[in-house]
Amino acid sequence: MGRKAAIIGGGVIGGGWAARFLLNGWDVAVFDPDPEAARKIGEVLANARRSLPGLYERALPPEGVLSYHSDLAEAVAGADWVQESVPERLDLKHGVLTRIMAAAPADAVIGSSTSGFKPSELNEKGARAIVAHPFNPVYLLPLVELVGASDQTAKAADILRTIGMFPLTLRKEIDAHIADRFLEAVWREALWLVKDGIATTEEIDEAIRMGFGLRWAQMGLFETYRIAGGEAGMRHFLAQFGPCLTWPWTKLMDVPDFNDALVDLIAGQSDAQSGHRSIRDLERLRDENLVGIMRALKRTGSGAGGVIRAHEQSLPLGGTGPDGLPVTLDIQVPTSFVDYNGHMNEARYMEVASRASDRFMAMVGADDAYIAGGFSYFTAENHIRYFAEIAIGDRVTVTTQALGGDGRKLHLLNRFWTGGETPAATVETLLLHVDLSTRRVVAPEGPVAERTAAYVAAHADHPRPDRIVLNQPRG
Ligand SMILES: NC(=O)C1=CN([C@@H]2O[C@H](COP(=O)(O)OP(=O)(O)OC[C@H]3O[C@@H](n4cnc5c(N)ncnc54)[C@H](O)[C@@H]3O)[C@@H](O)[C@H]2O)C=CC1
Ligand SMILES: C[N+](C)(C)CC(=O)CC(=O)[O-]
Repeated sequence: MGRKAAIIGGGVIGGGWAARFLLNGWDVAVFDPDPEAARKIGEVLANARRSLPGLYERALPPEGVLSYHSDLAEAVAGADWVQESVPERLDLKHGVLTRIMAAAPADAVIGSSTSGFKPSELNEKGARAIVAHPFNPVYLLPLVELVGASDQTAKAADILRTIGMFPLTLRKEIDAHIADRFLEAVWREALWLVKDGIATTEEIDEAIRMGFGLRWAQMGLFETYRIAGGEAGMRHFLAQFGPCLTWPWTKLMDVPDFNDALVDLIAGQSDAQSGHRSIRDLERLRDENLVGIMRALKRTGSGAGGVIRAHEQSLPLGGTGPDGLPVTLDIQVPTSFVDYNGHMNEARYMEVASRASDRFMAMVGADDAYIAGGFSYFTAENHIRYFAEIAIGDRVTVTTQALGGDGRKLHLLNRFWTGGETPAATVETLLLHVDLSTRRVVAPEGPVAERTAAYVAAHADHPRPDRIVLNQPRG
C-alpha cells in the first residue's frame, strides 16, 4: 500500500514538501485555508517536475495522488507523516499541533518545519512533534535538520533517506537549530553593510556568488579553511586568522534597528537588482542552476552529490522494456537536456546512450571493480537515428540489445522508448575491450566473455533494426 503524507500549511515550504513526497511516490493530502493554496502548490509542483528528475539517471517512482481537504482531521487521517508548515508564530503552531494530535495516527511522524522554535516550545501544549526543518526549495535541497525525541528523529531519518533527503540530527535543541543560526549571522551582517551604505544588495550577492558561495556547496566551511591553511592545514589557518576574531571584522553582536527605513532601503535595492524578473522566473533559474551544481557534485560524490548517488542506487532499475529487452536506463528528461529547438539536444542522446552502455557493461561483469582491475571497454563508433522528438519531462526508457560480442568487439543497440509502439531513437554502438595498462585492444576472458556470449545468444532471435551501420563486413 502507498504511503501518505499530510501537509498542513501549503505555502512556500509546505508546497515544497508536498512536491518532495509526491514525486517520490507518496500520496499527499493538503490542508491550507488559503483559497489560492491549490494554485500555488500547482506552480511549485510544476517547478519540481521540471527539475528534480534531472538529478537522477533512474526514474523516480510513479507520482502519488495529491488531494486537498477543507478539514484538517480528514487530511491527517491514516498519514504516515504529518508536516506542519504554518507561519512562524508559536501560538498558531500550538493550535495546529493540538488539532493534528487529535486526528493523526498514534505512530505517525509529526514534523514541524519551524525555522527557529525548539521541540520543547512546540510541545508545550502536549504535542509530540519533532522539528524537521528543511531548506528552500524543499524538493531539491536534501538537508533536513531533525530535533527532538530520539525514537521519532530516528524514524524520521529513515523515511527522509527514502525520499532523497539528508537528515542531520541535532545533539541538543537550540533556538534556530544549526543552519539558521549561521544564516542569521550572515544576514545580520549583510543588513549592517546595506544600512551603513557600505554595499548594495547586489554587491553583497556578488561577494557571495563569485567567491565563497561556490566553495561552500562542495566542502562547507571547515574543510575549505583546512585547505586555506596551506600544507600545514587547519592549525596554520587558525594561527593566522584566529587573532582576527578579536579585531573589528564583524558587528554581529548588534542588530540593526529593523524599521521602515531599513525595509525600504533593502526592498528598494532588491527591486532594482531583480525586480525585472518574476519570482517564478527566478525560481526556475535557481532550480536549473541547483540541478547543474548538484549533478557536478554527484560526479565526485561530494556534499549533496553523495546523497543523490545513494538515493539513485535505491531506485529500481532492471526488468524488461516494451520490446522485452533489458532496461539499462530509465530517466525523465530534465530542463538542461533541452536546447533552443525545444527538444532533447543531440549531445544528450549520446549521454543517455553512453550511460545505458555503461549499465550493460556492468551487467556482463565489466563493472567498477573490473575496471579498477585493469580492463575496460572503449567506444569505437556510434550511430544515432532520430525517429520522434523527445521533449522536456518525457520519460525515456532505454533497452539494450547485444547485437554481437565476438572476441574483442561488443556491438550494442540502445533503443529509446517514450511511450510509442516504436522507439523514439536508437543509438548503435561499437565498443572494444581494452587492457588499460597497455591501452591495447584485447579479448575479454572469464565471466565477462561468458556473460557477453550469453546475452548475444539470448538476443539473437530478437528483431534486429532494419539498418545496421556498424561492424559490417567491408566490401
Ligand atoms: N520560507 C522559508 O525560506 C522557510 C520557512 N520555513 C518555515 O516553514 C514554515 C512555513 O513558512 P513558509 O512556507 O515560508 O510560509 P508561507 O507564508 O509561505 O506559508 C504558510 C502557509 O500556511 C497557511 N496557513 C496559515 N494558517 C494556517 C492554519 N491554521 N492551518 C493550515 N495552514 C495555515 C497559509 O495559508 C500559508 O499558505 C515556518 O515555520 C517557517 O519558519 C522553513 C524553512 C525555510
Ligand atoms: C530565512 N529562514 C529562516 C526562513 C530560512 C530557513 O529557515 C531555511 C532556508 O531555506 O534558508
